[in-house]
Order: sequence, then structure tokens, then C-alpha cells
Amino acid sequence: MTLVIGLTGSIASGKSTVSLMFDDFNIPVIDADKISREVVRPGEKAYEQIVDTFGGEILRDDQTIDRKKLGAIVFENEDKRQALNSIVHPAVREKMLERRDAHVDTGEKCVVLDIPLLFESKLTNFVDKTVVVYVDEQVQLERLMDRDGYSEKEAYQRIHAQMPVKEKAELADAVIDNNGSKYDAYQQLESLLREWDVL
Ligand SMILES: CC(C)(COP(=O)(O)OP(=O)(O)OC[C@H]1O[C@@H](n2cnc3c(N)ncnc32)[C@H](O)[C@@H]1O)[C@@H](O)C(=O)NCCC(=O)NCCS
Ligand SMILES: Nc1ncnc2c1ncn2[C@@H]1O[C@H](COP(=O)(O)OP(=O)(O)OP(=O)(O)O)[C@@H](O)[C@H]1O
Repeated sequence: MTLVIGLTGSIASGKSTVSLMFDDFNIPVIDADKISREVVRPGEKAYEQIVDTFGGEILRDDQTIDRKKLGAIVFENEDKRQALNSIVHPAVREKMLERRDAHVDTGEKCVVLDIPLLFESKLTNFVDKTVVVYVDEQVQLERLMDRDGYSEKEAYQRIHAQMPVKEKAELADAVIDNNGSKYDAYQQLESLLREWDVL
């Protein structure tokens, strides 16, 4: 039996940081953000739909989608964010499930689905257990501004486009508190995997 873990959090709470740690335990991770880049490459159905909906202004010279421009549009306007979600999410879901099932079929002990919008998109039925990477909002804001160079307003727009991470923590089977060091988070992950009999 494969244990399927849904890993989530809020923007810049540390999902990718924790997701890399699964490597140390030889546990495969399926990353929804990565897949959401694959399904919007030129030639893909979602690419055509995005260009039809948002216009050619969101393209770079090489015809790929300018993610900064598209991000600025959708995090400013909730209806537009929902429109983008309804184009991209079905394609992401399909690919994630294909990859999850491939790992289940080969008898992997554990597989992780890293999905930022796991709770918002009601995808908890894709997984057996949920883990939230939690940080306090002030730490989240600082790490987000630091990492991506957003202004405070831009950072808050992105934070508020998701369910507050505190609420996600209440819904989770387990929480990794990432307010401390990365090593601290690593130790919490290791003891959780022991508790769940994965190691
Ligand atoms: C808006 C886009 C173009 C911005 O691209 P950019 O490269 O700047 O950001 P990236 O994709 O790396 O996402 C960074 C983080 O933003 C948050 N985020 C992304 N999309 C959304 C969304 N639609 N709603 C709320 N938060 C989001 C997530 O926490 C994600 O981890 C891009 O995020 C996108 O296409 N989003 C729609 C698809 C989606 O929902 N992806 C997230 C999970 S599948
Ligand atoms: N414990 C920590 N101590 C200090 N910095 C950290 C810690 N955890 C993560 N960071 C930094 O905070 C930033 C956000 O972390 P990360 O990219 O892992 O978040 P994320 O949840 O995957 O973000 P996104 O939702 O945008 O994909 C990164 O610059 C990362 O290096």
C-alpha cells in the first residue's frame, strides 16, 4: 500500500523547501506548480485558452507566456484569477493523477503531491494524509518579499488569494512549523515520517 501525502501551505510558507527534503528519504514528489508550467507551453490546449482569454499582451517575444505579466493581472482581479484557474487546473489535475497512479502501480511506499491549493480546490480526496507547512503571516510576508522582490501590496495580494495558512493548519493531519530554521523543519518531517511508518 502506498501512502499518498498531500503537502500544502500558503505562498512562500516553505512547501518547495520541505518538498526537496523528501529526496533524502527517496520519496518521490509530484509538484503541481511545475506541472502548471508544463501544461501552458505553446502548443498545449491550456496555452491557446489563456491567449484567447487574456490576449497577446501576456506573451513574450518568443510566444511563451510572461508569468510576471499574467500574475500581475490575476492577483489584482479575483474573477480573472478564477478564469485562469478554470483553464489550468483541469490539465494539472489530470497529469498529477497519472503520475500518482504510476507510483502506486510500482508499489512505492510513499508519494507526495505538492499542491498549493489542496484545500481551496477541494483535492483532499486525491491523498491519504495532509501536511501543512506553516509560518506566521509576518514571516511569510518577509520571505515572500525577499524571494520575489514584490512590494508589500503585491505580496499581500498573493497571500490573500489563498485560504489563510492558519486555517489550513487546522484542517491538516499534521503541521510542520517553518518559523524556525530549515533544519528544524527537517527534523519535524523526519519524525512525522517515522510516526507514519514510512521510514
Ligand atoms: C499566476 C501565474 C502565471 C504566476 O506565475 P509565477 O511563475 O509568478 O508563480 P508560480 O506559478 O511559481 O506560483 C507561485 C505560488 O503562487 C501561488 N499561486 C499560483 N497560482 C495561484 C492561484 N491561481 N491562486 C492562488 N495562489 C496561486 C502558489 O502558492 C504558488 O506556489 C501562475 O502561478 C499560474 O499560472 N497560476 C495558475 C495555476 C495555479 O493555480 N497554480 C498553482 C497550483 S496548481
Ligand atoms: N526555515 C526557513 N528559514 C529561512 N528561510 C526559509 C525557510 N524556509 C523557507 N525559506 C525561504 O523562504 C522562501 C519561500 O520558501 P519556498 O520557496 O520553499 O516556499 P513555497 O511555499 O514553496 O512558495 P510558493 O508557494 O511560492 O511556491 C524561499 O526563499 C526559501 O529559501
